[in-house]
Amino acid sequence: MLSEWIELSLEETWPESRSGRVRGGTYTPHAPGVLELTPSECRETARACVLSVGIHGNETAPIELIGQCLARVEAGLLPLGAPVLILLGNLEAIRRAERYVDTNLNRLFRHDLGESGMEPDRARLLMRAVDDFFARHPEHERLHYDLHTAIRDSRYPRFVVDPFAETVTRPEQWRWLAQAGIQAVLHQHQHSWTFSHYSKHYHQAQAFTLELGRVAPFGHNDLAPLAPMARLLEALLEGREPRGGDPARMAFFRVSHEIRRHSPDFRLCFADDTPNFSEFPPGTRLAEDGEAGDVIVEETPLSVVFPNAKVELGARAALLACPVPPPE
Ligand SMILES: O=C(O)CCC(=O)N[C@@H](CCC(=O)O)C(=O)O
Ligand SMILES: [Zn+2]
Repeated sequence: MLSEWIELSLEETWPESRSGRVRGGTYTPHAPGVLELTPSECRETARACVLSVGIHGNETAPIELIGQCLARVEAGLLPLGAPVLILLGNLEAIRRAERYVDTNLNRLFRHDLGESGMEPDRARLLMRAVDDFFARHPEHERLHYDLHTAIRDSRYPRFVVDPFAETVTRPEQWRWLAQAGIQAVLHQHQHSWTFSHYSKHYHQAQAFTLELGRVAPFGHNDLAPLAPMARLLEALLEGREPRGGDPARMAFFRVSHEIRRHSPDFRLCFADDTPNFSEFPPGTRLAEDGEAGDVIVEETPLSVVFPNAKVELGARAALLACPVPPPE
């Protein structure tokens, strides 16, 4: 039954009250796409883990990865040893295989959210699920991995965005991520109101947005390069201390500024298939934005991440980043 949770949540046929037993604990569905795994006994090394997928509906590899983990839990191959909250983000967008329906869910995770509509309502439900989960498990360090895939190719196919917040990232996170096959880290320079930012900013969690390759439809993902990431998720579910690797294997960048789209005439001046982290030298015109003017690289070369000219007016159309040394 547990291994069918994703499918049944999308069909909205999962019986809400249906909880059950698995090796080492129980599972409880709290709402459509909200599932809590509770161990009978927590290991000392357990974190309270939030694992979210499908915040963008067309990013299917992370959903398949979590599906594999749940199948292993159900088969008794992963004895539960930590409290884990599993979240399916934008259910309607997943059904439609689209990034979002009305607006980008991953910009709505803020306490003062005033908007109404499907995505704002879903953001409120997900925020409440995270608040309640962390409140139920105050004795554990908090962790949130929000799993995505990127629209385009990347010089580093697997990378994380480290949200801007006061909480300091613990050194073991870099070791775990390196061992899990992450190739680059992008430190954010300002509040971004994404889901991982929510848990870091409001709950002092260790939290990241993980980009795990490129967007593809269900059944067309190559999960082989994600095997080391699967091992990290399995360790977290079992409450074991994950294995660590060498953070020096990863490239580190910091966002220096972002390009926002102001006018309907906005266009990016480089090819659509330019990979993430492509570097542009000083003097390069990166964007034209009607009356708002052009964006030109100044003295330092800049690497472009998440360029997307088709975002809503006022939204982020690209991040511009510089390399930085690895954390001490
Ligand atoms: O490939 C793209 O252009 C977008 C991929 C994506 O959805 N990225 C996340 C990053 C969130 C963050 O900045 O932490 C997003 O744009 O929401
Ligand atoms: Zn995404």
